[in-house]
Amino acid sequence: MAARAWFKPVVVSAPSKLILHGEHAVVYGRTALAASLGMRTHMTIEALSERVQVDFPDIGVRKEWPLALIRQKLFPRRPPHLVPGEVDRVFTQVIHDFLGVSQGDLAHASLICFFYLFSIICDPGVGMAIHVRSEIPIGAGLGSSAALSVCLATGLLAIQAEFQPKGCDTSRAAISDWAFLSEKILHGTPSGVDNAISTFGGLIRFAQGRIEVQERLPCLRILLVNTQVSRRTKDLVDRVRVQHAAHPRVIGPIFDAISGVSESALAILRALEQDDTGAEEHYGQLAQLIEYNQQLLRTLNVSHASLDLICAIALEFGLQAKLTGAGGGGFAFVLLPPSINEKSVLLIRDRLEERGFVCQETELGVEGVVIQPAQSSDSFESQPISAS
Ligand SMILES: Nc1ncnc2c1ncn2[C@@H]1O[C@H](COP(=O)(O)OP(=O)(O)OP(=O)(O)O)[C@@H](O)[C@H]1O
Ligand SMILES: C[C@@](O)(CCO)CC(=O)[O-]
Ligand SMILES: [Mg+2]
Repeated sequence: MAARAWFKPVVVSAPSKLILHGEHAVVYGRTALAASLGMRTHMTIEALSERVQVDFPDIGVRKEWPLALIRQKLFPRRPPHLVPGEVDRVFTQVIHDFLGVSQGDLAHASLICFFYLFSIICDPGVGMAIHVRSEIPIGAGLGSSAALSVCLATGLLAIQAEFQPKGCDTSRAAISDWAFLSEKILHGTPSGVDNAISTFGGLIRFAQGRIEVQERLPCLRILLVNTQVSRRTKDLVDRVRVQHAAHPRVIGPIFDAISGVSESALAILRALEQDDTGAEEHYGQLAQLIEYNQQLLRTLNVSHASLDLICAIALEFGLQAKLTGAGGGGFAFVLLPPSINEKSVLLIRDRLEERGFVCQETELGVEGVVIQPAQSSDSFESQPISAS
């Protein structure tokens, strides 16, 4: 079948995420509570005659291939199933060979995700120039890989839907499933919480692949603290897996306790949202849960000296902090109760920044993935994405 030629430019953005509670335990089916964050990844895809050009400046990748070569080398080897499922490792090896890179090459992991999704979703292939730029720190626990995966899935599905309006599911549920496939290529065994929150936005309760979007989110104020220590999510997930395999009867109950923290925190957030008369007491309970969870994560050996120091500095101000995401460095967050005065916030920020950490406040519970009107095309209209 001949390759397709032209489509309207697609502009997509997807948010970062903050795991309030449940990281690691969620990989083993326990409950996580996650909110979307104000920093976003932006992607544009434009039609390009007979070529595929990929520009990922954040990781220093800019390359171009003839579409005919991709169709000849990759398309005959792609997995038969046209719905997202398990990663076909034979096909990822085919893509590695095509790109001439080794399996562990991190800079190329994003390219593998792109070609995997492109080969399956864009049938029978279309020339395109894809450009991705992110406000999200990469490899720091705020879901940069999920935002990339969600943008790729959304953009490629939107293009395919132009050619094949019936039979191409562009709902949020489908986007999250395709992005989950991409996350599996990057991580091995992700839980799916990161792609779910980046797709749906807001606040979600997530367990065993089930996404419960919470209709209302109380206005939580948190201080994000970047340790500036880089780490790879996959390595930390592997570290926990080794411990779980060695001591399932010890590590399993830690996962249960973390799950209990997520459920209790959600109950408190719901109570806060409905009635803020008992706000002080509720914030006290939320702070206690953050402390418990940080201790549990420390027991799982995913904290780091920098994260422990942030928690200690927060405690000097009577505040609680915990790591967020995979840990091992990356980000922590400090809960700022409504009773705190601005002078104390400035003081804690100064103390943290003196030690080399970078602090910021950003919005929580922002909109999930959006397809925006393309600036370069007058004819492109904003497209709503349905929930399921
Ligand atoms: N803007 C981007 N451009 C290209 N690739 C990206 C971009 N953002 C993320 N990636 C890919 O995601 C990888 C980082 O994923 P990783 O899961 O380790 O960190 P994270 O998603 O930032 O943190 P976490 O999963 O703990 O929330 C990078 O090595 C790169 O392959
Ligand atoms: C560490 C982890 O629980 C969260 C990473 O953001 C991994 C996952 O859920 O896939
Ligand atoms: Mg990630």
